[in-house]
Amino acid sequence: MSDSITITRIDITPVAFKDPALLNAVGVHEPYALRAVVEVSTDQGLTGLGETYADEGHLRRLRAAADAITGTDVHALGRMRQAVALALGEERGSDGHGLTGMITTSGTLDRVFSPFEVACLDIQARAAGRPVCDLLGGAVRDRVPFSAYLFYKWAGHPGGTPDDWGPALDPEGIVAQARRMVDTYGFTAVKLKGGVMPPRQEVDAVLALREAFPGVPLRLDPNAAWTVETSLTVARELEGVLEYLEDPTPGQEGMARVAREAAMPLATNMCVVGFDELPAAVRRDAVQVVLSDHHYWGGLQRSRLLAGICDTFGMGLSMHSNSHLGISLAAMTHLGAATENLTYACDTHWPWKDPAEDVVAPGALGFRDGSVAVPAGPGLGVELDRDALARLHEQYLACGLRNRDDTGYMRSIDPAYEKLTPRW
Ligand SMILES: O=C([O-])C(=O)C[C@H](O)[C@@H](O)C(=O)[O-]
Ligand SMILES: [Mg+2]
Repeated sequence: MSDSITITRIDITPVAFKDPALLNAVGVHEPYALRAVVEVSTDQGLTGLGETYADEGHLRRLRAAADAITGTDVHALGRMRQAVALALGEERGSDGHGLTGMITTSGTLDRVFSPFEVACLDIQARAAGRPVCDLLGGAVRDRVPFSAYLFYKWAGHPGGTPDDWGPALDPEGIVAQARRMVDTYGFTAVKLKGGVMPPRQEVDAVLALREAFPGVPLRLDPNAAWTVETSLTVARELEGVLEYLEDPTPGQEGMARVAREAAMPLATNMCVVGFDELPAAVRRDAVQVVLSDHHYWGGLQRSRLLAGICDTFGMGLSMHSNSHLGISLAAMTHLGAATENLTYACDTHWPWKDPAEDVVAPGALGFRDGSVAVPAGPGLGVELDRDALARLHEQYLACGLRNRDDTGYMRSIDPAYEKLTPRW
């Protein structure tokens, strides 16, 4: 029987990193993306890392959870989750990323618990001298494929210097962006974030991608910006072109209506974002692919549970992302490696990050042929770069942003902007 490994201290550090002016259905990304780095220290000298959202309410809940689990053995994840639930009570809270669905009490618990679970698995795996994926059943693949994640975007933030990606506001711009992503990272699947331009223009952009990248799986995600009727029109126009259509319309009822007639599978990270939403989705056949995301499905182990449920009910499984740093990429890669039915290339915002800005030492994570090799070291396989953490924390303090607010930022630029779901 091995000794216990007791949590003695938890540090939660909010950081900010530069983010281009990426457009989506609710506005535009602000000049900085916010994340929180969770570092769990133990009496054995082992430390573990987690990464999560950094909106103010979430930070407050993270700190309450950290207090509740300090003193616990890192192996006692079930008890830890109970302690976090008790500390949060009935509190509900959005993570502020703005595009996922209903926020329930259990959803809040899953979002808050996740980075601690990841950090504790990092410690458990380090203690065992094994990679985290070995605690999740073991790798079934050595490399995890990711997809290019294209955005309509402005040349730069208003009043700022243009970034080196240039603008992407029409099919030519989108194809050029895809070309750079594919050439740089070797991606073998391509997703376009839609819900920004009128649907006809987004269909044209996808058709231009199809012509430029024959045979490459394509996805379009308008984040519920369309009515059922518009969704069906787009689905007809893109029949045989998309591998899946992601969240065309709001709500499970609307998705089910689209799913009955659309030729391609429908995917979601909006109308099924927690376990309590799965039974109705299955009954209605509202979605054929669920995008997992360990940041809000309660960590890596509960994401494996989601994978099992998808498998049982014949649903596909893909992976969602938000703007993220290297700790998250490492965790996503371990999960992707250990999840047999994660057969779609995972989303990642990685290419949108300045490569010089990360909290992990460079080297452990690299893209080749659109995929990331499972980090070899024990645990997550990434090490915290303390200087970089301090720099990005300073940037957080200086940037003034405390919550993600794509709509508010858009309104500061275009006061007439309205958030409409659906818009078309
Ligand atoms: O698949 C999705 O819905 C996302 O990736 C949500 C994100 O918030 C994305 O829209 C973004 O970063 O603007
Ligand atoms: Mg989505």
